[in-house]
Amino acid sequence: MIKTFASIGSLKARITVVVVFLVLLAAGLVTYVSLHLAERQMRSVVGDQQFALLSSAAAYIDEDLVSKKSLLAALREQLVYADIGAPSAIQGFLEAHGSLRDEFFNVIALDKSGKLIANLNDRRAVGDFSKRDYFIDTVAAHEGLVSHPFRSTLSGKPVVVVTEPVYDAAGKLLFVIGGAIDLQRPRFFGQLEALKSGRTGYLFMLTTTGTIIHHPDKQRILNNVKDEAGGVVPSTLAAMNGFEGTLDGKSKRGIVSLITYKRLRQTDWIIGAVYPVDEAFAPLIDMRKNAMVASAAVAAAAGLIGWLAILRLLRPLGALRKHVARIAEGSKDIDVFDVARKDEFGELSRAFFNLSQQRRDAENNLVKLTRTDPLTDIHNRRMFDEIFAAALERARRSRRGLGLAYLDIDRFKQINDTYGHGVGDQVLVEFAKRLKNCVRITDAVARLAGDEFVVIFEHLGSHDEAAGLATKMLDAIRPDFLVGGLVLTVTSSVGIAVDMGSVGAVGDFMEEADKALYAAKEAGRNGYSVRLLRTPSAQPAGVMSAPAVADSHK
Ligand SMILES: Nc1nc2c(ncn2[C@@H]2O[C@H](COP(=O)(O)OP(=O)(O)OP(=O)(O)O)[C@@H](O)[C@H]2O)c(=O)[nH]1
Repeated sequence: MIKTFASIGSLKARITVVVVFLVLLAAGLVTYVSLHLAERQMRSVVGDQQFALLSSAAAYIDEDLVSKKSLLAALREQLVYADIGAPSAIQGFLEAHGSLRDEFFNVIALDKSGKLIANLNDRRAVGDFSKRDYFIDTVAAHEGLVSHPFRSTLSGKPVVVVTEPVYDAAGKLLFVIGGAIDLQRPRFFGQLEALKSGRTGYLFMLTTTGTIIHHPDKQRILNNVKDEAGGVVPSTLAAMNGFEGTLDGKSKRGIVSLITYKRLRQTDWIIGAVYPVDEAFAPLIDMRKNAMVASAAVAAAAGLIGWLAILRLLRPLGALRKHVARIAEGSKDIDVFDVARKDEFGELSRAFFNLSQQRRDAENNLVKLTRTDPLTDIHNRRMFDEIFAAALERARRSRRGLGLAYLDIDRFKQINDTYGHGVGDQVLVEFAKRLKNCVRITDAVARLAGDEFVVIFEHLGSHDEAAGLATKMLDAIRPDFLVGGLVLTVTSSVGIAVDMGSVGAVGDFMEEADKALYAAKEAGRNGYSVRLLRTPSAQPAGVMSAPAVADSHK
């Protein structure tokens, strides 16, 4: 199945197709134009050559007719000189000059009334030729002529007759001598046949009125082209109207040919040459075939070279594609883009780099958004869940103590109600900040909701450390809060759940920390309470540590 251009998937293949097409087009165009010019030039050269040939053929026939006329004139001189006038004497004279047959098919003599008085070929023949045009014209013109072609009544052959009138000293017509030329006799046109061009080219002759005098198809001799089936071909019509030279045309048999015409000087005859175009331009046709093969070869070579060049030129594109794929699958960083390149691939790499960076920033922002509390910029509940699960796992493996502090600002609602929600927000921000600053960088601080915060303490050496941590946090909160131009005293209650055996679940921790916080609140707020999930000596979860509520900072 032939692929459409758009369905060719690869850019390389498309560019190669374009290159092949363009080279083919260019080679085809150059070939066409040069061959067209060559053909025009060749046409004019061949035309000139044909015309020159015909001119020499015409000159040959003219010369031949002149020599025939001269021969008859010489005959006349001899007849007059010898004073031969009696028919039998003329017959004898003709028969004595048998070499006349070299020039004429037959020689006759007609008396002044047109009656046959001598006949070289047949002395017994009789006939009246007074109505023959050539006799009437010769008598009228008082000089010899070349007749129109006609069929001889004596021989039945197509002939033309060359005449010569014979006068006595007083200028009285004695008789007319006529030399007949057999139009089918090869000798007269034999020389012409040698001049034909190409294998099937040929020469022909006709009168200006259209009577065929010579043609390779002997059947057509004496036919008038106007009467033939199909009528006169346009080029012949032009020649009959006076054209001399070469024309493109079709022969009677429909063969496209170069047809050249030339008029004779001695008669109103036209000599023509037909040169079939196929034969005239055979070298050019061969050249055209060779040029087509050469064009195809050049296009194929250009396609191959183009393909290799494209492969090389587009190599950075392949690298770029691989980089994008690897970055997408996460095995490479966006630094692999070659942003220093100066070409279009460099531009593309820079564009990809910027795009990837934007995407990475957007992803980071999204991740941050999903994991960070937007108000205080510390971890949110979701992040806390992840961090705490991981911390629990680590504690389990290392069998180190783990603590979860649950903090709730005391009477925060009052702050909101008294100073407004905006001030409340600022208190939350300041609270988170202080909390974060007072614990280790490895201790995770998160806001669960409202005024509830948690802190995860890893690697606790003993449950006693919990009280110290709670005190540290309460100490950090104690100084006045300077928010919205106000000086506020903010306190917090802290509940801490500690597991030194590290076997508690997330829910256990939350529950115990919540209970501890509740206890701290119950004890009057601004204090802390610690609950152990499990003591080092495997104390059961939920057992209250001592002191159950510590408000040592009060
Ligand atoms: N400004 C502000 N207030 C919030 C936010 N989220 C929750 N709150 C308010 O925080 C208050 C929390 O009050 P509670 O913890 O229930 O009670 P409390 O007033 O702190 O009293 P105790 O906890 O018993 O000491 C509620 O009034 C909430 O509307 C917040 O993002 N910003």
